[in-house]
Amino acid sequence: MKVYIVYDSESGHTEMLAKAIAEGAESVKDTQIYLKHISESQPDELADMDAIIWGCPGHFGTISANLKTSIDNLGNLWAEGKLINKIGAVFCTSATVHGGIESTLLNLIIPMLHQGMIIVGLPGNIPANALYGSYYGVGITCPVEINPDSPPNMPTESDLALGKALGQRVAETVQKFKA
Ligand SMILES: Cc1cc2nc3c(=O)[nH]c(=O)nc-3n(C[C@H](O)[C@H](O)[C@H](O)COP(=O)(O)O)c2cc1C
Repeated sequence: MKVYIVYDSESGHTEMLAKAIAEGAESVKDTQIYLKHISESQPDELADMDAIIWGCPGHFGTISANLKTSIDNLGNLWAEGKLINKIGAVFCTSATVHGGIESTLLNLIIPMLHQGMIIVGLPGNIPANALYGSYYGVGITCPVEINPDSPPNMPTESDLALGKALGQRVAETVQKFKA
């Protein structure tokens, strides 16, 4: 099973979450992970995958431009139906709780649906998600540091647990889908 995780990240928050998702997916037997920063990703690589996971920082409440540009380069794959029935999931980070996490996740899901993909989110019965309610994927808030000399606020262990849960769920879904 091949799981392709592609992410945009300017200062490492989304990248850290991407790595946790990769770890979760990798915990499922026979899963190969392709973890790529958007600058290393080629559209044609997607056609060969079983699952595709997109992640980015929320920029003004929506998909960051780098990832959106790459999504907009998938017209040929759409025309040929190459991504139909692939499992899809999404994640993002933002600096604020109400600054567009849900809109960013939902905006990431829309092009997946156009491609005919099957979306996997996170249900509330996953312990890490019981209070969090990250049903659309994983969206993590890393607040801006009040003191510029403070160490950066990166995703916490419980944030990363949500990422691992999403990665694992995607890989397990592929496993069931292919059985
Ligand atoms: C151009 C720009 C727009 C942003 N817009 C938002 C926003 O609308 N809401 C928010 O909460 N954070 C916003 N942020 C903050 C980032 O989403 C946040 O710092 C994110 O965790 C950065 O992830 P990265 O380190 O992977 O790039 C914005 C940052 C930039 C650079």
